[in-house]
Amino acid sequence: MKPLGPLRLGVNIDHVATVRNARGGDTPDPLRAARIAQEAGCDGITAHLREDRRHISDADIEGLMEVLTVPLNFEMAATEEMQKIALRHRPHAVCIVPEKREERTTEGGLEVAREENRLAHFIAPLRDAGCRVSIFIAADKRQIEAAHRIGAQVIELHSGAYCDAHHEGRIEDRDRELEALREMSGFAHGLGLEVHVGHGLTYETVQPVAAFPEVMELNIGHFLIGEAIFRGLQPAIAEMRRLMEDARG
Ligand SMILES: CC(=O)[C@@H](O)[C@H](O)COP(=O)(O)O
Ligand SMILES: NCC(=O)COP(=O)(O)O
Repeated sequence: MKPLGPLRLGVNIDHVATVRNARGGDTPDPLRAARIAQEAGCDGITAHLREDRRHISDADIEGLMEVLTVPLNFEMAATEEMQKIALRHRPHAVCIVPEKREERTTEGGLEVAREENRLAHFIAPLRDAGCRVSIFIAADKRQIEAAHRIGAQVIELHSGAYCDAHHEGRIEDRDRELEALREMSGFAHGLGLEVHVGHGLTYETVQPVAAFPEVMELNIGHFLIGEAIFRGLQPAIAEMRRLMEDARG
């Protein structure tokens, strides 16, 4: 099967804000990172406004809405507070993610099947406001079917387990996780969902996922921001792009 279309790269700038917040000042500025990512040719910016504001702030989201020329993918928990913020800004896309105060990073996918009714009501106004609604889930048939039933247009498959297994040298686990991502991308596309993948992707792990024909977008942040320390943000993004395009064929 040929790729369904060009593969988009969304650059997640959360961890520029993590570094800024370590000192409580204004630098490094996530908006500046977003501008550089745009100049480097990214297709979108992703930012996760966590309930505890550990990285991205409300002011960052406001600033991004003002300065961005590419679409903003606004990651948020399914809370009333976040829904109000999203409805005020009406970003291009909202991605509903699970959130735990005590986690270091987003640990798994949203349990859509467990709270289908609430989530269907939660996303309806966001869709009505013109946002594309994406649900961040594990590569699991039950969750994908539930995301489809509640009216999401997009799913983003959590690639963290695949990437962790790769970087920890657990080859069998890595291959199993990759196969699940591949199979579930096809399954979700068959239901009419647009498929994105994200979390933990690096230069070493991006290509097998980029090669899946149904995957339309990758969202990558932590690794790119780290790599930018050594080679600069623009070259770090350009290299990721090159790897994605090579894998796409
Ligand atoms: C949902 C997700 O994967 C992103 O938000 C990303 O991982 C950066 O945010 P955290 O590291 O705070 O989860
Ligand atoms: N939704 C995943 C994302 O935006 C980026 O995740 P990461 O590359 O920072 O792990």
